[in-house]
Amino acid sequence: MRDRLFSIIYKYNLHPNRDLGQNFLIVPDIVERNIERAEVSEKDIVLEIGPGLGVLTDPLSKRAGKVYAIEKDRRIVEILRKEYNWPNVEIIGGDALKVVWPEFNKMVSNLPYQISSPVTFKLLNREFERAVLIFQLEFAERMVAKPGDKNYSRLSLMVRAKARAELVERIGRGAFWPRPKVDSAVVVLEPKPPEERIDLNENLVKALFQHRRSTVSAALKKSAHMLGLSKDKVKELRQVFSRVPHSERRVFQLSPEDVLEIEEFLKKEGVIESSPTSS
Ligand SMILES: C[S@@+](CC[C@H](N)C(=O)[O-])C[C@H]1O[C@@H](n2cnc3c(N)ncnc32)[C@H](O)[C@@H]1O
Repeated sequence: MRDRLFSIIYKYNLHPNRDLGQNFLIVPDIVERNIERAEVSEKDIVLEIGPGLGVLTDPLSKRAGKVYAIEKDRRIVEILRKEYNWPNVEIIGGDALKVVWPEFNKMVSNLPYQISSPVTFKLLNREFERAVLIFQLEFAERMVAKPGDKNYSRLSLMVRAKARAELVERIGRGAFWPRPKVDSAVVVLEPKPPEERIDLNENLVKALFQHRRSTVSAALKKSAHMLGLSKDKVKELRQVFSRVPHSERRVFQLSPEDVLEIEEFLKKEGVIESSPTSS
């Protein structure tokens, strides 16, 4: 795998593009472990975002029924098409945040870290069975943080509302070429059963977590403009914000169920309307 990677790099005189997060995995064991974790079999349709030079795509193609690989770098798309002859891989050239994702049931990727957040939110709004993803370590830690943890954030809450996330392995910088400036980690994501998933009002979650260390009532007062409320309206609603469920708790202590209670109260009081979900 390593030899193949470097022979392609020399052949095409490739200079990894840092802006596209091009840090290629060079440890075959990590690739194998992630494919095992995803329990990939020929029944699976796997989505990979950012195949790079194919270090993950190649073994995936040998196990999965079908692999869709979305790659933004046109030069890399060309190289992949020339160098590999995978019968069951469809390479989709384009930005993973813009192209329409195909149907898939598993996702396995070493993601470009600059799009980790939108990719995660997009994934959480899809039906899938299991995702095994490599993220920047701090991002992975935030994904799995529990209510009350010091790094519990909007991301932690939104992940917890829809899925079970587990950080299963930390990866040092030496596992990639070129060596990145940050450590990484593998996260396994499994959607919760539909009856346990919670759809939260995105604007409310954003408004609350704008002031994650404040109490709920203080955060609501400070971020009321994000809910489309004028200053006068906020003054009028002071009493309502004080009566809100969990009003004296800190925002970073709230579970998705707590936020849902707050949302339902605010709806009942006519402060917010529908429940826009994330894109
Ligand atoms: C961290 S590298 C991973 C490459 C390969 N999977 C590996 O592990 O060696 C990320 C890859 O994502 C591609 N990429 C960056 N931004 C992207 C985007 N918005 N959509 C699709 N691919 C993207 C990069 O060109 C690069 O090939």
